[in-house]
Amino acid sequence: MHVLFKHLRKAGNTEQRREYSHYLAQQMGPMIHALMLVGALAYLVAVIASTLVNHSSLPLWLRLVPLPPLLLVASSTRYVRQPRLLSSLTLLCVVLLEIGINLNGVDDVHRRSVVLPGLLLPVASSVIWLGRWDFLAAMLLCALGPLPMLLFGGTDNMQVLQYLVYMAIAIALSTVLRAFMARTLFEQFRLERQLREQVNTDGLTGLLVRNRFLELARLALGDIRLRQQPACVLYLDADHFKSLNDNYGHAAGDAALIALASVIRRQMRQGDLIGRIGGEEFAMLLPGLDLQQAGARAEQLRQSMHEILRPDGPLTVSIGVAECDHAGEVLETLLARADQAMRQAKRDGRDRVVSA
Ligand SMILES: Nc1nc2c(ncn2[C@@H]2O[C@H](COP(=O)(O)OP(=O)(O)OP(=O)(O)O)[C@@H](O)[C@H]2O)c(=O)[nH]1
Repeated sequence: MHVLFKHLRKAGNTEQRREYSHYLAQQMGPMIHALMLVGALAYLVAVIASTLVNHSSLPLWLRLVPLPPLLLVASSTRYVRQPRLLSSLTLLCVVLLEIGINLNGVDDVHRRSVVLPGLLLPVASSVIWLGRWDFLAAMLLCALGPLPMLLFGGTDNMQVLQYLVYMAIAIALSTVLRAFMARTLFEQFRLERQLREQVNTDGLTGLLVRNRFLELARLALGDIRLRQQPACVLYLDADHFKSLNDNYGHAAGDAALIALASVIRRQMRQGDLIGRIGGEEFAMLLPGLDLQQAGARAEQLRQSMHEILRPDGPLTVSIGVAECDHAGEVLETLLARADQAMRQAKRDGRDRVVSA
């Protein structure tokens, strides 16, 4: 059994757990909505059916009281994808259903059928609970919910005992169902995340691939513009890379690219974006830096590259720097200006930084 729960420990750091609970809310949201609606409709049908065969001391309108809030809450789950709110609404549905079970079962204790909806609830809802605590709270509600009806409805101890035994079985069953569902969903989440990372990350250098870099840089640039912050783009190209490949083989070229990426990564701050946008071409978005500050960072980067030793000497790079013009300049033109500056650095003799 502990294998079923192992995934919960594997859910990793807080960031990953948050991502996972949002993923669960997205995946389970439609099912929660459908189940809650079915629960509300089932309640209506059960009340009508029991009215036809039973004479309850409680008036019909009173037994129908939980229905409007139940329908309202069940309907609202269609639009909610925030994990905590979704869990709270789902728990509220269970509370309303338990109130309904008590209102309808109060006169029916001698026909054990009253116990049935109470037993159905934990099993039917077992797979929809997003977190461990939601599940525990729901099971507790399901177990304790019908007790007022049983304790104050004139049932004998034998019936209460029977109820407790069946409820324990129902909760054990739902625990297993939920564990299987949670394990399957966690595995799916892990695989999808891995796939997304593979698609977005360059296999050789571990940096962002071109399309992902452009996508994130566009978003970041919009944010930077809103905050009226400065920002610069660096366009970096390794020098004489073809001769490295031609003279020493592609493996030597690959090793140089890996080392180059690791130097860039070492010098980046949180919030900087780095992408491999061509074979030996890299782009960086540096939020918060003006042209002079970004030029200094580029110069530092250029010098650090000399630490990497190619078979024919130190690795050198040419870097172009361009500052974001806040008059609505799009990423493409900003990158094009940095690229032009980089080409100028090549023309000026390579191994240098040129600002646009
Ligand atoms: N080993 C290796 N080489 C790559 C990779 N991607 C691109 N290249 C090589 O990088 C080289 C780029 O050559 P060029 O564009 O002519 O530029 P260069 O020789 O660096 O000359 P300059 O940029 O003018 O200094 C080509 O030989 C590509 O095959 C890669 O992933 N691995």
